[in-house]
Amino acid sequence: MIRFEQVTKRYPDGTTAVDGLSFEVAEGELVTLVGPSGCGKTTTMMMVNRLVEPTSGRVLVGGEDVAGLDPVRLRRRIGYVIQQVGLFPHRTVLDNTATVPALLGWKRARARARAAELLDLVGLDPKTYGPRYPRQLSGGQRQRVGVARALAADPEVLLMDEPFGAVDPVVREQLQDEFLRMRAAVRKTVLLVTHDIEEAVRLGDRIAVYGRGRIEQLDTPGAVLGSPATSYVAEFVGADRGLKRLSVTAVERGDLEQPPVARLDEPAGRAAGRLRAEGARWAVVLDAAGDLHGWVGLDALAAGGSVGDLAHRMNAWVPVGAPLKQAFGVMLQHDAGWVAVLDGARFCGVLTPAKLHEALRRSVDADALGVPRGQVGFDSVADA
Ligand SMILES: Nc1ncnc2c1ncn2[C@@H]1O[C@H](COP(=O)(O)OP(=O)(O)OP(=O)(O)O)[C@@H](O)[C@H]1O
Repeated sequence: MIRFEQVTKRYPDGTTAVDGLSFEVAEGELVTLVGPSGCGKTTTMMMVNRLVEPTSGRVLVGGEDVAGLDPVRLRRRIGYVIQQVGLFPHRTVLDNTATVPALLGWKRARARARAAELLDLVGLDPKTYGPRYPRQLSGGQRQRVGVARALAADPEVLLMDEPFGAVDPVVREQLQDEFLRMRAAVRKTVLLVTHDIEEAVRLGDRIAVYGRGRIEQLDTPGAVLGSPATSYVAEFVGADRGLKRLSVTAVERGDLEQPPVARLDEPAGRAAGRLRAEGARWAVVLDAAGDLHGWVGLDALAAGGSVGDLAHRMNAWVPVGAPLKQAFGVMLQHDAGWVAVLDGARFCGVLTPAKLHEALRRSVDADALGVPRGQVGFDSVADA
């Protein structure tokens, strides 16, 4: 969808901002460009909508070389979100959002209806916020309007340059969450620049780690964190990359242990016999419907009666597919040696610290083999 072929940009003063860059962003894919200040991320992005022209090489959008396209028309096909949102101060939020549809010649009513729909999508009630002026919004709300405006004409491609950079960390995380939700609904091809590795990992299907003017590694977040290609990348992603991996590795059924299971209405003696036979010290307790209730220890079962009289409630659980980080958090919160993993209300097994570690290892091994995270067809870097 977006393709860079041997692209170099040398500014007139001799600075080589981008040096022989080749990579591709597949349709519907989000690639984050991350790296230190001045390494050429913004220059890369601006060559897509022709705010900067390459010195050599080609940039293609939807298979067309942008050099042959009218820049103004091209920009109307491409949503562009920048940090200093750049809203028109004397236009209402609704009119700001309707800017590109209006430029494209949409009828006013249609453009405004579309703008209202987009404001709603980014979490701003169009009735409340539509009539306001940009100065009457918070920083986070202004950024949302920036995103709504970029999406209003339903562009094929979205370019985002530090789109959540100007707000405090809490709002930033909220905006990222909203953006991820929105993206699930409106799948666009996105190139997003950030200098924040956490943001890159959180949002990107793949992340491109920039060194000076070149991509040092382009891969899934898990692979970049798990198997940095160079010492530069390892240093850039940080010594805590193992921890960061917890957020991009999901709990899978194969990671789970299957402890003995007892039913709430089962006689304690029978459950105790089963535990002894399996050499286990405790069992997970399920109710009649097979939903998680809690756990019971072998020693407690000696008191007799039913399992239900002796079981402890346990709320430490996560859904299948949750990030390992969430599972680890729940384990710590409940001070538990395991966390139950559920599919809907159904019990699937438990994740223990040892299994968690194994799961983390598994994803390193998978990444080392080049197994992708499985979203889009990853045509990897053709970087010479
Ligand atoms: N118009 C220009 N003329 C000369 N040099 C420029 C120009 N624009 C950018 N540069 C230089 O090109 C290099 C890459 O700049 P660019 O803005 O692409 O980096 P970046 O990675 O986006 O940085 P940041 O994270 O700070 O925005 C820098 O050394 C910068 O100083």
